[in-house]
Amino acid sequence: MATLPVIDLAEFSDQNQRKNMLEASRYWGCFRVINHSFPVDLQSQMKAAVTALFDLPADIKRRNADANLCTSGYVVSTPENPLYEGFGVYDASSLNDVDAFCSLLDTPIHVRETIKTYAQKSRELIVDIAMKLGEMMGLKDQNFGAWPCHFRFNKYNFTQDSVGSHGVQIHTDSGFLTLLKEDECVGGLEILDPVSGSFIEVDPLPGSFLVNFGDVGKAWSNGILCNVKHRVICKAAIPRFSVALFLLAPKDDKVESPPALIDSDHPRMYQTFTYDDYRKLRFSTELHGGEALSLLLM
Ligand SMILES: O=C(O)CCC(=O)C(=O)O
Ligand SMILES: [Fe+2]
Repeated sequence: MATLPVIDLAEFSDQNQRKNMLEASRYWGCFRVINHSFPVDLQSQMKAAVTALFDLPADIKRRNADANLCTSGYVVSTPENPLYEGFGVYDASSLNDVDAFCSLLDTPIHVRETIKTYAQKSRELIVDIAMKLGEMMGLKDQNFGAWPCHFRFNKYNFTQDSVGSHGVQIHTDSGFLTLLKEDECVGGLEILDPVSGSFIEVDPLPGSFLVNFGDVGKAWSNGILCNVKHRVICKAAIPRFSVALFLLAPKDDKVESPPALIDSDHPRMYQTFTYDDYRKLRFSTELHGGEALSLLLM
């Protein structure tokens, strides 16, 4: 069975690591990173912080209201994803926004500090990975640091009866790039092999992060990067937690391939669109697996 490439960021000057990252981004739309700069302790502290948030009474959790389609605040099980529960924070690149989220939920000071530090460090890591990719694609001056981020904490209320059911349905992420911290104790994430058309299980690797591209990644790169389809399946009767940071789209919200990625052999594939409009399109068409992009082809 095919396995997901693992990229060693400490060895990134090595040509093989660079080549593997670009190839994985094109083929899978996904790879794992190890030996990154993210503090290991912070990963376990964050799991404890997120667990504490989900343990709050329902009326407090609902204070994380859904401000708009982009942020999707607190979500409790839906008919499509009955085992799922999640919090959303927008814009995670603003410490004020993260602070406001914590204030709404009356989080204790140590939980607040963990969430803020995690937001900051994971944003640094996702921007660093985006810059590395940009450089490999010949776009050294692209400033991903200004792009807004959405932060999401996921809980899957898995029970014995739910083994084999979906924790979250097949989807692509709508933004550019996602940094995912899976539950290190409970597997269940599966990604689509675009050539064989079958899903492969992605087992957690302690200390690592999963990185994947979404629909903006595919459109912005003029079809070079793959927007990976993925899902979560319940494998065991243990609650599963994950934390995702989504680097969404350019600061002005306009998604358009840079001229350097367009030539006569690779004509522009997609109309220019705004991320906000694209989210609305995905929502109204209920096309959550990247299919909505085909409505924007030139
Ligand atoms: O929980 C996971 O492992 C995946 C979460 C996910 O796909 C998402 O938040 O978009
Ligand atoms: Fe996802």
